[in-house]
Amino acid sequence: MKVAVLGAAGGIGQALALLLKNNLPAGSELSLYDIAPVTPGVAADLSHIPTPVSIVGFGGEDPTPALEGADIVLISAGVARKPGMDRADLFNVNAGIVKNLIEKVAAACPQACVGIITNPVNTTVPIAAEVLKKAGVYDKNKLFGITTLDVIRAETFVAEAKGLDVTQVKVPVIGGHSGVTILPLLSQVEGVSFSDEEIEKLTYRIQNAGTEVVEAKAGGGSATLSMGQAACRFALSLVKAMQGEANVVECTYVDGGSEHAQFFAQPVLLGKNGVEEVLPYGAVSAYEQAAMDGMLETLRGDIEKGVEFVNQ
Ligand SMILES: NC(=O)C1=CN([C@@H]2O[C@H](COP(=O)(O)OP(=O)(O)OC[C@H]3O[C@@H](n4cnc5c(N)ncnc54)[C@H](O)[C@@H]3O)[C@@H](O)[C@H]2O)C=CC1
Ligand SMILES: O=C([O-])CC(=O)C(=O)O
Repeated sequence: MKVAVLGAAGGIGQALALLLKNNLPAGSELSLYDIAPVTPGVAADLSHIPTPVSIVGFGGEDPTPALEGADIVLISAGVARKPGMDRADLFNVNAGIVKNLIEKVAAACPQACVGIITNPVNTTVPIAAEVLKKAGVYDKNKLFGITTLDVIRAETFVAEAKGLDVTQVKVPVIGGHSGVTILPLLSQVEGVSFSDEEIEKLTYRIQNAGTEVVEAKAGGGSATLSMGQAACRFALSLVKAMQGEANVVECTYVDGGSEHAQFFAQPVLLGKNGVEEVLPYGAVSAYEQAAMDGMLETLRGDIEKGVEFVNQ
């Protein structure tokens, strides 16, 4: 299994590369690419860790050598937020970066599963889909927006608030990946009940947790370490499923035939070829239904912006 990380010299990329070097199955190949010339050095550094995962790194303008033969491509290339910005403010720079990188993916490894981390995810994933369509290689089962950070935050915050064992807490998070489009389904957390006030507070915190980190880093970027962990969790789930393990489910933002929007995050059964089945997200509370109704216009607008960017 070959996994390529694009944006590998960045805050997320380096954390993710470290985690993958230590956790991919024996015999895996890890391939790092970033426009920054330090990237072969990041790979050299990681190559001294004694794990049965080989690693190479490429810098410069062309990701093609990193992409050849890749089964999974994870993209965190782009700029991150500073205080006062929202994720949509990253569109002007990151839309073009994702478009260019996906054009290279389409040429070098059109069969690969692609996981997009670069913000605004609600829009960069539709951009990737349109580029792949134009190249005639789009497979909706192989394109994912990585929303796992919302899930691990929800698990952490719920466990903290209710005194639960964090390793046992499961919280589906559906919709998209920004502000109101992030919808944690707290009504589905097993073995616990919440007051209305707790639901409001937790939902707000999960939706704004990215901003919490951006403000705490005070101009030094956004979440990198927790995102590295989240992307590693998603990537390892995908690797397991692609290698034949059954019942691997993650919430992820996919082109999955949702009644709500062309792209929608919800639980997905992963398999040998990416999405095996988009699973129903189940019953929602009146609070969650109202939040869903209130977010769909934003989500659909974010998606439309991506489609228009490629087809303008
Ligand atoms: N999906 C999610 O839940 C999350 C997404 N993000 C997003 O991930 C992205 C990366 O964040 P960080 O790693 O913190 O940023 P960073 O600035 O630390 O790293 C970005 C890397 O991308 C590289 N890069 C820029 N243009 C490139 C190109 N054309 N080709 C290859 N590499 C290129 C830079 O050289 C840099 O090393 C941001 O857009 C951020 O908003 C961040 C946190 C969570
Ligand atoms: O908030 C940001 O800009 C980065 C991000 O997506 C997150 O931390 O969820």
